[in-house]
Amino acid sequence: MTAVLEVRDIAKSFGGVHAVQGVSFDVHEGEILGIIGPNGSGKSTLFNCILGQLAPTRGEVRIDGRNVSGKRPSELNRLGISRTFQLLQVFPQLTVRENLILAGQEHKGSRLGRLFGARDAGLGAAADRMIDFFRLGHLAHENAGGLSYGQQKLLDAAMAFMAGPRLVLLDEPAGGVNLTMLASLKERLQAINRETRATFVVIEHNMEFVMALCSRIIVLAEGRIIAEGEPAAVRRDPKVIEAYLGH
Ligand SMILES: Nc1ncnc2c1ncn2[C@@H]1O[C@H](COP(=O)(O)OP(=O)(O)OP(=O)(O)O)[C@@H](O)[C@H]1O
Repeated sequence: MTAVLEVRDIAKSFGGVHAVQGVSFDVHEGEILGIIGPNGSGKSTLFNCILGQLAPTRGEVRIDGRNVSGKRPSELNRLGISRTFQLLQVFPQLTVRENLILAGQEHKGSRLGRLFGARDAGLGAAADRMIDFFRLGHLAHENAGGLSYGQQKLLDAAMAFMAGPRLVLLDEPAGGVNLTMLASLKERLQAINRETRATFVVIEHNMEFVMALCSRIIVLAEGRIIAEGEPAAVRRDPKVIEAYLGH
């Protein structure tokens, strides 16, 4: 199996705080990998190192076998890497469809196009496909700010897929989403994963959601991997239970 993403011995310290202390793993094509761990275990720092938002203290990140360490987020975008953020990135005063088009332009790196370009910048068809896929049709022309929080999270996820990414990093997609929307979010993410064979890495606090969504889980504690495997095995692992209870 091809490794789409290879993380090799990534470490990141902030002064005396060793947030990530030598983490290595591979993610294979089409896989949905979950990264969990107690608060402060280094998940966000690791994500930001992978995504070029933070420079790691040491280590290497490879995409499709190519070393991308030190590349900026915009360059990673062009290599087919997309992300969602913990906090919503939707523009409340724009419609659902406009938000999707904007996200597509962002991924293409055309900020000028974003300001001066044609209204749909050739991305209307792609936006409509995403609207259908994420079942947002009845909301397509509503302002995003008028949507429920769960619907906005669905839109946020849909925006990450506008450029047909090969690798998507999702930062707490389920955060603050109610139970009904959670089921639909999980189902849609699994469907788009099957359909596009895109590879996902997900950071998530909601244990039920991450266990149901992912095929494999990595558990971080104090900046190190303490367990890795199928969700059911990870859930039973005494080291994992202790890391959460001891926190
Ligand atoms: N910019 C920074 N400067 C100093 N310390 C930082 C910085 N970012 C993170 N840290 C520290 O690094 C450690 C790991 O933080 P990180 O946010 O990566 O953990 P996390 O697992 O994502 O936590 P959470 O689940 O609460 O989001 C923590 O001790 C945190 O205080």
